[in-house]
Amino acid sequence: MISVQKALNLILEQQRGFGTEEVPLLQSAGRVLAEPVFADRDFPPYNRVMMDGIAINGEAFERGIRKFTIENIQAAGDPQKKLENNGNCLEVMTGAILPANTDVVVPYEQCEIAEGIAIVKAETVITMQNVHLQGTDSKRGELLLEKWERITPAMIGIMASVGLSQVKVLRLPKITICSTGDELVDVSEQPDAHQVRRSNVYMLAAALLSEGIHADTVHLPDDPTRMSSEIASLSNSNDVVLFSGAVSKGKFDYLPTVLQELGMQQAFHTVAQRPGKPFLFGTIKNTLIFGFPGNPVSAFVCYHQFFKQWLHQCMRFNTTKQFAALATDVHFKPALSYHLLVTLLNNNGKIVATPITGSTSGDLVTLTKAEGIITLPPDRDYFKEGEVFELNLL
Ligand SMILES: Nc1nc2c(c(=O)[nH]1)N[C@H]1C(S)=C(S)[C@@H](COP(=O)(O)OP(=O)(O)OC[C@H]3O[C@@H](n4cnc5c(N)ncnc54)[C@H](O)[C@@H]3O)O[C@H]1N2
Ligand code: MOO
Repeated sequence: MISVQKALNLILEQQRGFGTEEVPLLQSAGRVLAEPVFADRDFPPYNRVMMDGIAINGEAFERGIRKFTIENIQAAGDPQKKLENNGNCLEVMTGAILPANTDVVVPYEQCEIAEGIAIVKAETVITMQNVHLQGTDSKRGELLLEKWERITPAMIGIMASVGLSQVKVLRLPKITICSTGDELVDVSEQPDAHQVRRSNVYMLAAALLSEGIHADTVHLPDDPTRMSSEIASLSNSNDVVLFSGAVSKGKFDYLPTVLQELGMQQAFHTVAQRPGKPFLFGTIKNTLIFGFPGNPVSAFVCYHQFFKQWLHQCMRFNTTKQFAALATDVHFKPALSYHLLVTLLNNNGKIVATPITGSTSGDLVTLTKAEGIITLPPDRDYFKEGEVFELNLL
């Protein structure tokens, strides 16, 4: 049995890259950008009118002209027009290109307009007022987005502006989730008295979906021959295979033996933790094998405390560590790391974690309340209210 930290280190040592792929712009949200993005033109690409109003030539204003005959309208989307007579003006709309031979935009609120004439009431004007100058946001060729960033909606906006309809992103690992056990039936089936529905695969598949991964799922019966042939083929066609169940000491917990026979390099089997003690991890060739214990809370905790950290490391995520203070004293006697499911409160900017107690690792309902996981170290029995620990936000 090894410590949580040692187990995590052994998993993180198995850093992998899965290459890159191109996806349509919108599908890149939440993925990791694998190419730098440059401005394909100046931003804004032209001197952009910023207020609805009139555009004049500032010199005319300096000469004392306040009454301007309206020559034309420059709407957003119109090709650039030109002010023909310096003493006249053009009406201009926000977003339009600034007309040639004009350099001042006076908003409608500072004009009186009647019968094709605009009278400017402003006492002073400044050259290029209310104009967003070409290239002031960024110049053509400038680096706008660095690679290896996780793509946010704001980044999607930038990529749309530079015309990236296909985006190069890090490829996600190909994953299959396997349930094991003859007591399990599918969600759509009516279980007999001695059966349960195979909820873990759906829980894990949903967790992977929130990472953008569409995992396959299969069910393996408690039959070592069938398990062996299925797993041999799954380990050839996946980057990761996640198992739930069949890793403890039962007569029908065949998974560890089958994996050994298939040549798995076992990194560990059993971790000094609760829940999730029978957790197993290894590799078959280049494929990672995570054997989560079958109890729903154990599978959930092992996913979040180990697998997710590994995935985020492979995806180069730079996550800021979070911490929380215990809301109550906690007593835990066994010499095991204790993964505590908690609810969270924000107390004047400080995160306070209340343990969810009185449940077993088979209690799925508990999980719906959990907002975070705190791992208490194995070398102490008592943890005081107010003590601060690292928090894994769910
Ligand atoms: N003699 C020992 N017995 C057990 C030990 C031990 O150290 N010595 N460890 C206990 C702990 S801790 C856990 S956790 C479980 C883990 O057992 P397995 O990983 O072998 O899991 P199973 O026995 O197959 O299933 C346990 C439990 O979970 C249910 N299950 C399994 N898969 C699913 C699924 N996909 N969806 C919903 N529920 C699932 C299964 O029906 C069982 O009730 O072992 C203890 N025993
Ligand atoms: O520790 Mo086991 O993981 O269910 O309770």
